Amino acid sequence: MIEEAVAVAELEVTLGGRQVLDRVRIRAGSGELVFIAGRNGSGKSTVFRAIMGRLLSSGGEVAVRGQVGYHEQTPVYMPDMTVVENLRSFNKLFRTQWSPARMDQFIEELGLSHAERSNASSLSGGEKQRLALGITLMRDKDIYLFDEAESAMDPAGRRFYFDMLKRLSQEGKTVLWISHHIRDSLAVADRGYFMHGGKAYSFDVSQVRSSVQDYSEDAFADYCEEQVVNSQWEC
Ligand SMILES: Nc1ncnc2c1ncn2[C@@H]1O[C@H](COP(=O)(O)OP(=O)(O)OP(=O)(O)O)[C@@H](O)[C@H]1O
Repeated sequence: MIEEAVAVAELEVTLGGRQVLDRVRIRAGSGELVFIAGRNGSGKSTVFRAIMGRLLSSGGEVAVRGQVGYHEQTPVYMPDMTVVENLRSFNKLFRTQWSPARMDQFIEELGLSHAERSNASSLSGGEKQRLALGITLMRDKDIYLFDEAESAMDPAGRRFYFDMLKRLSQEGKTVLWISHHIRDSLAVADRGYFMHGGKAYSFDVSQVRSSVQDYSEDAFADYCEEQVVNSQWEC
């Protein structure tokens, strides 16, 4: 039996003949903010797909208490509808039951008021991510998995996104996210994992915050790999 938490996973995944996840242990408690870092191809998205039961070849165990909202790397929205039509349609579909006034306020919070009558397919990359984020947030879930939801957003969009993660946690939601924005992620995370060599190494965020000098992605990955090689972190 794996230990109890809101979300716990012990994952074994082989894809295309390669073991992508090798007894990866991920744990997230109630209201916790958990950051998953790692270089391209290290298996971060695979962790989320395995948790969601999307991989036929995956083994191991997943124990989740509560409903999970999975925000995939590719933004999800209706391309032929405007921003407002998208949000109204999902409001109906999810039975969110927001009033028109609440919806207007939400569109403003998302930074999409200027584009609310634009077709979703014509939005910029960052705007599409804001819309997709809005759609995910309309569903009330206990646990959220965000896969690079803010990768194309500008600094204002990222501020909104990371503030929103904190708000979700204050509401008691458990949040796990994958991001290549190291500084922003370390600023809000309670706990971190670094994916390397098919394993997830758990790290103490406050200790990392006080040791890391250079928050560029490469320098951070170099720092993490040094900790792994020197057996400073557990997996
Ligand atoms: N269906 C598949 N068949 C074969 N290999 C796969 C499949 N899906 C993923 N992989 C491989 O698994 C590895 C991990 O992929 P994953 O998408 O989890 O990486 P990631 O850490 O999320 O990377 P990124 O930062 O680029 O998003 C990659 O080498 C990828 O090529």
